[in-house]
Amino acid sequence: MTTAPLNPEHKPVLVVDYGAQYAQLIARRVREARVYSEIVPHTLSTEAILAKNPAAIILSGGPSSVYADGAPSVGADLFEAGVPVLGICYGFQAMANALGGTVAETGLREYGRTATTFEGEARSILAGAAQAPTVWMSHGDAVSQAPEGFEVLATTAGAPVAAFANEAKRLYGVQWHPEVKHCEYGQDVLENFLYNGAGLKGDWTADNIADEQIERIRAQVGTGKAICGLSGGVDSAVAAALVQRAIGDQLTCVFVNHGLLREGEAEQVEKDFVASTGAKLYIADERERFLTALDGVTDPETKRKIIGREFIRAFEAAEAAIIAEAASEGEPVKFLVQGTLYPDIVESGGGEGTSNIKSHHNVGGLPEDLQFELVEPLRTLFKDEVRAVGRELGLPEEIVGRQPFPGPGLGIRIIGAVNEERLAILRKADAIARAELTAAGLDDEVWQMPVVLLADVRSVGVQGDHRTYGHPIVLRPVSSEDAMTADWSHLPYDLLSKISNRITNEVDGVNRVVLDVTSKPPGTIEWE
Ligand SMILES: Nc1ncnc2c1ncn2[C@@H]1O[C@H](COP(=O)(O)OP(=O)(O)OP(=O)(O)O)[C@@H](O)[C@H]1O
Ligand SMILES: O=c1[nH]c(=O)c2[nH+]cn([C@@H]3O[C@H](COP(=O)(O)O)[C@@H](O)[C@H]3O)c2[nH]1
Ligand SMILES: NC(=O)CC[C@H](N)C(=O)O
Ligand SMILES: [Mg+2]
Repeated sequence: MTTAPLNPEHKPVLVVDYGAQYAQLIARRVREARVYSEIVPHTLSTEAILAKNPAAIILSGGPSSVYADGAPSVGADLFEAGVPVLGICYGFQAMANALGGTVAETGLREYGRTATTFEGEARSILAGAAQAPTVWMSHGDAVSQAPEGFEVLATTAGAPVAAFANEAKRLYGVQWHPEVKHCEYGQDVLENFLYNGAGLKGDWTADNIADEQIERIRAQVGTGKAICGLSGGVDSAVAAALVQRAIGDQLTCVFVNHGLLREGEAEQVEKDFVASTGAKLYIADERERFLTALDGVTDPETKRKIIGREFIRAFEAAEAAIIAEAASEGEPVKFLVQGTLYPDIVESGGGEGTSNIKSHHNVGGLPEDLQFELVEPLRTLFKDEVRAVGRELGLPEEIVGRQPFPGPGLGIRIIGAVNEERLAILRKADAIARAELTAAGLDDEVWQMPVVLLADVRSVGVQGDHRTYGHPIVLRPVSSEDAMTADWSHLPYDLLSKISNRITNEVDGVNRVVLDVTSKPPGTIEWE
């Protein structure tokens, strides 16, 4: 991550990540308060943090103990810069420690729901709470003495100082986790901090995100030509709509048929997208390119890198064809628009200090010799925010409400090498599963339902008195808010039976259907 602001029109509220499970959640809650927020790693120096010109800073929780060797610390100078700060859990302890308070291992660990007691009236970040809230805790250490100049606002059985404030310096902290939904009065604590403590206005909304992005795209692209990778999914549809508003027919959309698509997908993109936006669409048939490059490859990261690279090669070929067709009036295309979202960047290890979970084809999978300048108007947003922007732009519900489908497509849903025969099996099984989900009226209940072919696994079956030795299909229905965390969807048993029956009856080569009952974490949504 660079130190340049991602979104210069709004000074960010920076969430400094101390390795918390919930750093993403803090940023989301701040955005729900209509205040722009970004996450930065704790390895950034105070100077680098301040160089981002933050409107306020939130220090996240984390697994360390402040007094352990090598524990991440926060420089006392951060609290002298006049920027309002809220410490949460570890961030609260680190703040107390840096400012001369005392942090101790009390031996009184508190996990989950915990009762608080006010010290006097509810004040400061707790102002407006009619009674002391039941909060959500997850800690073993506690602040036993607040730093000089700080008032104690609340206590709990295991935290002699559970919340504190220094109003004059606009410094605040809570031992609990106001960002989790189970925490009573949690969003209010965050909003008290943002609106009253830091004096911010909640003016970061879907319509001004759209207006600002349109302005920024105009400034970046000028009179240049751009192509947009269009997949039929939500993100690229919204990105394309924004860019089209900004630069009109300087934009040509390119849909790549990489042979890893689901049944009927190519036709649907053409129909839906062009109908709803009227944008120019170029369809590139690149099935052979991708399948040749993927021949015999089984390692998931290698597949992802190959797909990322071949996408770019396909866009280059499309560019040449578009120039030849004079759609760009002979001028080379300098810009590539992608519907990259914040979670794509985080999962690809794009944040300093975040580990690479998987290389999303459009981020970690990009080749080094990329010729295009990227235009990614959604790169600071989460999916639900993108949907809000799409609705604001007037895109139809069939597009903005659509379930996500990953760019690498069925290529990362065949566990094992990818080839035509396996793709045909998976496509058929997937079409049945999707049709039955739709027929049951449950499309809106699930976030998405990957259907996965375990191509290198076989098991014995009996069909029509014959022994079979076929492949298993895995159903992976999940519910999620933003794909960062997910739970498996508890689909009705009769629907699961129907899907299983139909797949084993209708798809040659498959004799078993299994259900994935893993949340994320520990499993990711896709199997590769
Ligand atoms: N078949 C494709 N042709 C052209 N571009 C693609 C294709 N598949 C993916 N992309 C590009 O990669 C980006 C990331 O893909 P991703 O699947 O995350 O987003 P999406 O397809 O737009 O939305 P969704 O998450 O709803 O599927 C897309 O926004 C698009 O720019
Ligand atoms: O465009 C994409 N390119 C990719 O390389 C990619 N990998 C995962 N996904 C989608 O991202 C969400 C989170 O998926 P995971 O839990 O598997 O990481 C889910 O919605 C996945 O379908 C991708 N989308
Ligand atoms: N969730 C947290 O931030 C925990 C902070 C610290 N590790 C503790 O146990 O108290
Ligand atoms: Mg997609």
